[in-house]
Amino acid sequence: MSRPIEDYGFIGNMLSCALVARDGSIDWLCLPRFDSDACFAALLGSKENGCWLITPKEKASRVSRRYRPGTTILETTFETATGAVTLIDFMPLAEDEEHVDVVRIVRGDRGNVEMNMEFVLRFDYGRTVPWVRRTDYGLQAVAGPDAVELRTPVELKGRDMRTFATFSVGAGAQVPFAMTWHPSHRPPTVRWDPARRLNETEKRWRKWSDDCSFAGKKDHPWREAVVRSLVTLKALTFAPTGGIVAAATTSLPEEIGGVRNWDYRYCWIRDATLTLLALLTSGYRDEAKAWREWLLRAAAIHPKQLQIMFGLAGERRLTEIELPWLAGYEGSLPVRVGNAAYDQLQLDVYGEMMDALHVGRKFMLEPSEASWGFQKVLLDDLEKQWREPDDGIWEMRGGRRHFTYSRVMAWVAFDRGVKAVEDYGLSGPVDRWHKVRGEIRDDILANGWNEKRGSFVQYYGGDALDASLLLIPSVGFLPPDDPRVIATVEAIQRDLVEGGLVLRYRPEHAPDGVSGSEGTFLVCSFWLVDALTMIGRIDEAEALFERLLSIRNDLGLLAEEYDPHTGRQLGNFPQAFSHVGLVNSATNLISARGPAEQRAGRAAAEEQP
Ligand SMILES: OC[C@H]1O[C@H](O[C@H]2O[C@H](CO)[C@@H](O)[C@H](O)[C@H]2O)[C@H](O)[C@@H](O)[C@@H]1O
Repeated sequence: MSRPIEDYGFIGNMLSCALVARDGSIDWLCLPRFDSDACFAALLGSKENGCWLITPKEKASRVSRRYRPGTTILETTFETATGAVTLIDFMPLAEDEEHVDVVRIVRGDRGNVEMNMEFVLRFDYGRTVPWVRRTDYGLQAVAGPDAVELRTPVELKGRDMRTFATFSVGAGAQVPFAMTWHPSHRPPTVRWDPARRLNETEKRWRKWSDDCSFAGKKDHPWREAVVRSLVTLKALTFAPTGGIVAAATTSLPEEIGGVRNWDYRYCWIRDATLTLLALLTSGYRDEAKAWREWLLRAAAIHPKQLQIMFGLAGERRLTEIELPWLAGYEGSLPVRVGNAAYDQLQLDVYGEMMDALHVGRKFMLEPSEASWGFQKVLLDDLEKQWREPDDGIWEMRGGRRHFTYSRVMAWVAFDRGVKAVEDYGLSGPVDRWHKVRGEIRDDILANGWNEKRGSFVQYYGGDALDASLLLIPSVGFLPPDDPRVIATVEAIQRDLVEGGLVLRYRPEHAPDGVSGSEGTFLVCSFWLVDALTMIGRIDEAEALFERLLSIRNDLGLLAEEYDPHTGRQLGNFPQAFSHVGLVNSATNLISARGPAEQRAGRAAAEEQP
C-alpha cells in the first residue's frame, strides 16, 4: 500500500477511530472499540486486507485537506479537469456502545465529477471475508459477532468479494454514505439523515474545543496547533470509561522495514497521566475527573498486581501475538497485537500517578477519599521496592536495570505524598515518607550522576545518556539552575540530537533487547524545549518548538517519531505522547516570561532534607 504515515488524516468518535488517506481511502478502522480487530487493515497490508475508497475516477490535479476547526471532521477537496468535489468524513459522537458509524458525504463544489467507490470489508484484521447481502438501503455484511450496514442512495454492485459504485456529483449536490457497525445478534438501528448528524457532530466538537483556555490566549499564533493536539487527545479517549489510548494504531514501524512495531491501542498509566496534565492546564477538568475514576477502577487490585498499562476498561491481560497474514507497513514485520510490556515492572509509574493526583489537588478537583487511600497504599508498596531494578520508561526488553529516571520518579512519588500532608492537610506517615524521599535523593545523586561524563546517565554504573533525564528539573528533583541539570541538558544536546531533534537513547550505546534502530522520539524534543525554557534559554527553546510545529503533517498531526534524514514520520499515529508534548511546551513557553510551570511541586523542590 505504501502511503507515507503523514498522508493520513484521523477521524474518531471516542469509541474508535479511522485513518483516511489523501486519496480518500480509509485504510484503518477497528470496530467497535479502538482495540477491537480491524475491519479495514490495508494500512498494514494490502487493499485485500480491507479499505473503503471514495475518489474521483480521473486522477485529481490537486488534493487539499483540512479539519473543520476544533473538530475531527475531515474535508478532502479533489480538483479534476471537470470540476471539484469535497469528501467530508466523520464519525458521529456515539449515542450508545452498540452502534458505531462512519459517515462520508461527497459534496459537489464546481462542475461535475465522476466518482468511484470501492468497499472491501475484511473482519479479523483483514483476514475474514463477511457474508454480504443486498438490502433496500444498501447492504448488510455479517461475520460471526460483527455486522455492518452500508447505507447510500447510490446503486451498489458486487464483484470478486468487493462492493463497487460509480456516480457523478454536480455543483451543489451531496451524495452520502453511512456505515454502521452493530453486534450481529442484535437488529440494526440504521441511522440516516447525514446532514443533521454532521451538524450535530460539528456543534458538539466546537463546544468542547471552544472551552480551551490555552493560557487565556484566543488569538495566539500557536492556538490552532494546541487545539488540534487537544482535540486529538480527546478523540483518543474511550468515552465510556475515561481510559486514554497511547495511539490509534498498532505496528506502524519505528524504523521502515524494521521489527520495532508495537500495539499502542491501550492505556498506559504514564501516557494517560501526561495527557491528563495537558488537559488540566488547558482547562479541561471533567476529563481529568474521568481519568482519575478510570485509574482508581483499573488499579483497584492488590498493589502487587498493579500494572503499567491496561485495556480501555481496565482489562489486565494484553497478551502479545503476531498476525502473520499481514505483510506489514512497507514490509515492517511482525505486525503485533497486544503488548508484552503489560507485565513489566516500571517503577516510574508510581511517581506519575502520585504527581497526577497531586496536580488534581492543585487544580482543586473534588477530593476523593478513595483516591487518597489508594495513594497511601501505593507509597507503602513503593517503599518496599524502590531499590529494585526495573524495565524503565522505555520498556526495554533487554533485562532489568537501575534506571535513573525510575528512581527520580520514585522520589517524585514520596515528594508528592509529603506535600499532600504538609500543604493539603491529608493524614499520613509524613516523617517516614520524608526519610525515604531523602534516601532516594542520596541514592540518585551518588549513583545516577557519572562524574567522568559530567552528566546524569541512563542507569547506575553505565555511561549512556537518556532523554528522560531532561525531566529532572520539570518534576522538581533539582532546580533548573543546578549545574548538574545544565550539564545533563548540554550532554544530551551534544550526544542525542540527530538532525536537530532528540533520540530517546542510542540503542548501540544502551542495548534495549530489540534489533535495529529508530527515529527521533518526538516527545523527547518537546522535553528539550521545556528544559531549555526552564534554564532560561528561551530563544533556543522557541526555535526548537517552531521546528517541531513544522514537522506536523498538513492536518497538524504527529506520530511517535520522526526521521530527520528522510523527513518522514515514524511509529504509531497519531500518538498522544507527541501531542501532549506540544501542548505542554506551548503552555510553558508562553508562561516563560513569567515562571514556567509544567508540574505541581516543582517550585518547592529546592528545599531538600
Ligand atoms: O521501543 C520499545 C517499547 O516501545 C513501546 O513503548 C513506547 O510507547 C509507550 C506508549 O506510548 C510509552 O509509554 C513508552 O515509554 C515507550 O517506550 C512499546 O509499547 C513497548 O512494548 C516496547 O517495548
